Order: sequence, then C-alpha cells, then structure tokens
Amino acid sequence: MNNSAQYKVRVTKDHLVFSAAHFITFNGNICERLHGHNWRVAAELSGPLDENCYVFDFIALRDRLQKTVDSLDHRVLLPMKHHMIEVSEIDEEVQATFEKRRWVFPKEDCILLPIENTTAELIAHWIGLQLMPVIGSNASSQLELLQIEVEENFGQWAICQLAIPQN
Ligand SMILES: Nc1nc2c(c(=O)[nH]1)N=C([C@H](O)[C@H](O)COP(=O)(O)OP(=O)(O)OP(=O)(O)O)CN2
Repeated sequence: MNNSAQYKVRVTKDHLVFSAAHFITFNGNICERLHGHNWRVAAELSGPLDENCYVFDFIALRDRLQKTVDSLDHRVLLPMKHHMIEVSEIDEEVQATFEKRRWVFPKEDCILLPIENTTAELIAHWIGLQLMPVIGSNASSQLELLQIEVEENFGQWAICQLAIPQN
C-alpha cells in the first residue's frame, strides 16, 4: 500500500437534521427576532487506518452524531455565555432577556448551550465536543482531526475543525 495516502470518513444523512429556534446578536447590539431553521449536520474524521482498515467506524460516528442532533431537535437554542443575553431558569420556565426584550419558554422546550452566541459556527463547535468522548474512547486511536459542518440555511455552511488530542 502507498504510505503517503491520507484517509477521511464523512457522515451525512437525511435524518442528521434538527429543527430549532434561535436568535443571535451581531454587529454589537443588533439582536435578531426569534426564528427557526432546519439545520443539517455532517461530520468528518481524518487519520490513519486502524486494524479494520477504518479511519473510524461510520456506524459509531453516525449514531453519536444522531444522538446529539436529536438533543437539539424541536428546541429553542439559548446561549449561556452571551455578554448581553441573560438566560435564567425560573421554576419550569426559562427566561431570556436582551435590553428591554424578554422571552419566556417552557424549560423542556429549551436547550441551554455553554456558548457565547448561537451562531452556526459555535453550534458546530459544541456538536464536535459532544462527539469527542466516542472518538477518544479507543486508547490506541491516532485520529487527527474532527470536522463538523452545520448548514443553517440552504447552501450556508459553518465548519469547525477540532484537533483530536493524542493519547
Ligand atoms: N457566519 C455566519 N453568518 C450568519 C449566521 C451565522 O450563524 N454564521 N447567522 C445569521 C442569522 O442567524 C440569520 O438568521 C441566518 O438566517 P437566514 O435565514 O439565512 O437569513 P436571512 O435573513 O437571509 O433569511 P432568508 O429567509 O434567507 O431571507 C446570519 N449570518
């Protein structure tokens, strides 16, 4: 075999999609209205071949990604680290405030994300972090790079690449 070959696996499926509401801020203090998207997700792993001649098992990657996607489906995505959007849990509700605006949601309809803003880039990063435990579970793994892609609207992809720590 040619030792200079480089390998990747990539997973994307019709069901690797979540429908969720969000609002972001941009350009300082411009805050969007609450709105929704059907966010499509893909994951790619790069690294050498293992004893199965796999970079990584498609099925394990697909199933962990599906679990993460499902946790976001039919939810309101709220940022916990935003410097202007305050998010708090009050009994069975979640309240978000920005300047004079206030949104209140049932707690079960929300997912509170430890990110600064619910941009496609930071959602891709968060999804990547959720995949790390399954990717890092094999002590002999020499996987190099995880790439997560999130499509917020048709043809508008954000991509996050995460280096995989070597064991
Ligand atoms: N690099 C990024 N750019 C933008 C992001 C982002 O996450 N990363 N997000 C937004 C907004 O969330 C915006 O709502 C994107 O939605 P979209 O529907 O594409 O925006 P439009 O107002 O153009 O809606 P149409 O329905 O297509 O008219 C913006 N940029």
